[in-house]
Amino acid sequence: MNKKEFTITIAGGGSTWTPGLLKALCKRKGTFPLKRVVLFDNNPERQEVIGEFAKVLFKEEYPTVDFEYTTSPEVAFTGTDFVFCQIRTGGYKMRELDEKIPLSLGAIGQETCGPGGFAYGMRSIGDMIKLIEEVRKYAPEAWFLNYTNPAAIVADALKKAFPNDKKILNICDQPVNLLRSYGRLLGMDSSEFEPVYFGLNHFGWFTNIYDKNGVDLVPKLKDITLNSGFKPADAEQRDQSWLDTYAMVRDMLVDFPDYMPNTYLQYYYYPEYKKAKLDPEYTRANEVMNGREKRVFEECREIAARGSMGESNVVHNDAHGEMIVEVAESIAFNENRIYIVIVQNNGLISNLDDDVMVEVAANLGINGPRPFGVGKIGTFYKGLMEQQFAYERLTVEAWFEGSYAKALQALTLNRTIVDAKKARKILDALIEANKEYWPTLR
Ligand SMILES: NC(=O)c1ccc[n+]([C@@H]2O[C@H](COP(=O)([O-])OP(=O)(O)OC[C@H]3O[C@@H](n4cnc5c(N)ncnc54)[C@H](O)[C@@H]3O)[C@@H](O)[C@H]2O)c1
Ligand SMILES: O=P(O)(O)OC[C@H]1O[C@H](O[C@H]2[C@H](O)[C@@H](O)[C@@H](O)O[C@@H]2CO)[C@H](O)[C@@H](O)[C@@H]1O
Ligand SMILES: [Mn+2]
Repeated sequence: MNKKEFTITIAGGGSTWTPGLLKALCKRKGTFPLKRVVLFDNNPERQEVIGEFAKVLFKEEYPTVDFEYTTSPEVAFTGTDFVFCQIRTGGYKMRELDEKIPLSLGAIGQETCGPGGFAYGMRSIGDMIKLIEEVRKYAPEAWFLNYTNPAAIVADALKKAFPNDKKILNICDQPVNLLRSYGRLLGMDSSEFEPVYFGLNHFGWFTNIYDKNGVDLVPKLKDITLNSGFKPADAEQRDQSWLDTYAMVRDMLVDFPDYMPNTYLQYYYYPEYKKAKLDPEYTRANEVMNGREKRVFEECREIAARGSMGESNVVHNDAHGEMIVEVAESIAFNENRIYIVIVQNNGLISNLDDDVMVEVAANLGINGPRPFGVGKIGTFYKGLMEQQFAYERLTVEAWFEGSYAKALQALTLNRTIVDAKKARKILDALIEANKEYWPTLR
């Protein structure tokens, strides 16, 4: 029997990640057959460049796909089976401010952590809610796979706005990327690993990673990391700032040797040290605008003008695109593969509140995630997670209630700030910079 053919819509079609994602869709045509692919974006110029590239890609690699790009929600979402969501409200220009404003006031400047993540979250929530309302108007049954950041805050806000929607799944690629990195260090295929993981998004730990014979690989990974350091699976393609980030895994293991940490924990364990290492005049946003964004758009323009793919270096498969497509495939065909996803706790971590949005491993099938329980976690991890989740929840409440008081509480609780006077200064500066995007805080 022929497999069903699916329709995919990519919201944020003009994203720098879209070419890699489209390439992954082409690569998996044998296992995940597609009828139609649509790009949707609210920036027509940006999307046109990627859309014209996609026409060439599909003509060469997947000619049976009916492809189009649009700014119309009706065209984008009617009849779709999966929405892959990767929007960035405010673009890289606002990411740059998220990173630079806190740094100028003595705190970490980062896309998803600390005050930068707070500012980005306060911009993302409104657009995400509007987008899902549009999706549900035209595609009530579609799966909505979200990886728009900051995923922790977005996930909590979406749970509040759409409490009964069982087809919204929030997911991050960093755990998969770490698993691939472990695979490279061990000389093994990471797709065979069975991970045990707990935490919040960009704030978690691998406690065990079993191979197919049930052997836990974490002790060996710790040894290798402590003796020889740590680097990403795709180290050759990484900018220096990411290599520095991965190298910090060794420092984290020296101080807290229980588990393999998510790279983002470096900002919370070492806020002073990391702040001193970041250049307030040239942050990751500058590196991306001058690097990935430039390369992707230049190459897409060249391919569209030439009308053929040729030798394409930039538009390659990466962990990110492949993971999203494999996740959709696992849902579509009820394959129940294991992914690390963001879900409501509901007892998974037994000594944490039920309504915390945690990140844990789950089987992923046609009815969504069936997450694995983790049991009781240690006091250090519980303390860190509760403080961080309180910050995330207060951020969401600040947005819904337009509350300055809650915003100030959120930033004061964040480990990258701590001091309430510093939190107030940063908040006031971020309010000024985000006038166009945030609700009014009173
Ligand atoms: N969770 C993860 O693991 C993960 C990994 C990679 C990227 N991301 C996220 O994916 C998103 C895209 O990242 P990027 O670096 O490619 O950014 P980008 O700015 O290149 O792409 C975002 C696109 O979204 C569009 N957009 C913005 N608001 C929109 C709206 N309301 N409706 C429709 N389109 C809209 C923009 O015009 C832009 O083309 C970001 O949120 C990023 O944080 C998440
Ligand atoms: O600074 P950026 O824009 O390069 O990346 C920010 C994102 O970083 C993580 O994603 C990694 C991903 O894990 C890896 O597989 C590969 O595709 O690169 C990405 C970026 O380096 C993170 O998980 C995302 O949430 C961030 O948006
Ligand atoms: Mn992520």
